[in-house]
Formats: sequence, structure tokens, C-alpha cells
Amino acid sequence: MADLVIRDLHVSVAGKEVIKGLSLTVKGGEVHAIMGPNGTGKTTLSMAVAGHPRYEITSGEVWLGDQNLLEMSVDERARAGLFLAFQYPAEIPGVPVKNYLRQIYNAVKGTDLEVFEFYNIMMEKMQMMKMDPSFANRHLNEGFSGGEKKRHEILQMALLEPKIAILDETDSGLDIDALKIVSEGVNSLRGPELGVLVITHYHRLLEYIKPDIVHVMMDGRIVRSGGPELALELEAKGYDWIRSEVSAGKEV
Ligand SMILES: Nc1ncnc2c1ncn2[C@@H]1O[C@H](COP(=O)(O)OP(=O)(O)OP(=O)(O)O)[C@@H](O)[C@H]1O
Repeated sequence: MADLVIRDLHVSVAGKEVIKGLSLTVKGGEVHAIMGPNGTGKTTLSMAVAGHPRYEITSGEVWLGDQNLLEMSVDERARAGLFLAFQYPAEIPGVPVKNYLRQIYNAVKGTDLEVFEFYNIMMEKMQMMKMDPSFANRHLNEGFSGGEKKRHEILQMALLEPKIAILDETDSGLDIDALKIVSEGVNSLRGPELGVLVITHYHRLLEYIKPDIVHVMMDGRIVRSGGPELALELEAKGYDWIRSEVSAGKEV
């Protein structure tokens, strides 16, 4: 178990400050949700924590347990137990899913499993995600439907067994059945060893993946935190009331 601790983080993208002093702690075993208007910096936060070079961290700290993530490469962060499920997973034509999964598994776990050794591990997780075995032979994200892409992201999470998983809009593009399958996949991985940070626009996902804490992000900061009822309130009332309270100096 390892907590993700973000302290007073500032991040710039293309010369513009997007994250403006964000602090957040996700403890092992907890599920946190971040909701917030478009363009408020949610993806920037997840990319910066994962170590994408386009996102420049100008100040602040990010720790995974006792490991200082900001001093680590992207690969080292993954080996330390950080996992990011992308909002828009990239297509890599020519790379079969089974090869890709075996490579990332070996890289993150520090193993050197051969094809036949990895096959059963992969198939067990694919069954959990209700994926057809032929999926393993397809090329990475090439021609995948939105739902298949997201299912594949959670399949990676199941294989890599991270300590902290950040799921960036994993619900976008999913039909109701796929949403349930993806959520069941995440729920089956929940436990004291895993902390999850779910980024979403909709309360619907949080009916399936029940969060312990919901945060509202606005203009690059967390401006409000509460229980699952906060997500319902946002769904019913939108963001303007929080915006008004924040500009009146009421941050909770
Ligand atoms: N590569 C980039 N170049 C320029 N601006 C960028 C880049 N990436 C992000 N931004 C800007 O940073 C801000 C935050 O974007 P980000 O994608 O983090 O928001 P978000 O909260 O995830 O939005 P959404 O809810 O629409 O997914 C936006 O104004 C966006 O235009």
C-alpha cells in the first residue's frame, strides 16, 4: 500500500500555468473522484503526475509512498506502482495487443516471461474483462471501438497491479454494458493495496465505482471536497454555484 500525496503543485503547458497550487492525498484503499468543468486542468494533472514531458512542473511535490515521483522517469514511476488510463489511448499500428501487454508486464514487474508463460496470465485477466481471446491478436487500439479501448486500458491495469491508478474519463464513449464491465473490472481490483483517482464528468460512473471522496477542480485547484453526495449535487446544480462560492472566498 502507498499513498499518493500531491502538495501545492503548479504545472504549465505550452508556457501557460494550468495547475495552480493543487494539493491532494489519495490513500491506499481509497477511491477519489475529481470532477470539474472542461479545460480546468484534470488531464494536465494526470499527465503531469505520470511524467509526460510536455507538462512542466514549476513547483510542488508528488510522492508515491516514500518515493519522490518528480525525480523519476515515466518508466520508474510505472515500476513504482503508478498507472494512468488515458482519456484518448493512442493507436500503435503493427503492434499486437499480446506483445504490447507482455512487454509492459515484463518492464513494470521486472520479469522476463516468454509468450507461453504470459499467455495464461493475460487470458485470465481478459476473461475478467469479458474480452474475446481474438482481441489479443489485434493491433494496439487500431480500429478499436471506444469501449474496446477503455476495456483494454483496464486490462492493462489488471495486469500491472498498480498501487495508484488514475483513470482519466474512462467512462467517455462507453455504452451502458461496457460501462458496467469496465466498472466491474475496476471494482474487482479494489482493495487495501490500491488507491484510485477517477476523473469523470458524470455521476453515472460513480454509481458503479463508488468513491470515498469527491473533489471539485476549478481553474487548476481543488476548490471543494466532500462525500459521494457532492457528485449528485453537481449533476443536479452544475458548477456555477461553486464558482460563485469560490469567488466569494468560500473554499472547503
Ligand atoms: N498541449 C497543449 N497546448 C496548449 N494548451 C494546452 C495543451 N494541453 C492542455 N492545454 C490547455 O490547458 C488547459 C487544461 O486542459 P486539460 O485538458 O488539462 O483540461 P481538462 O480539465 O482535462 O478538460 P476536459 O474536461 O475538457 O477533458 C486548457 O486550457 C487546455 O487548452
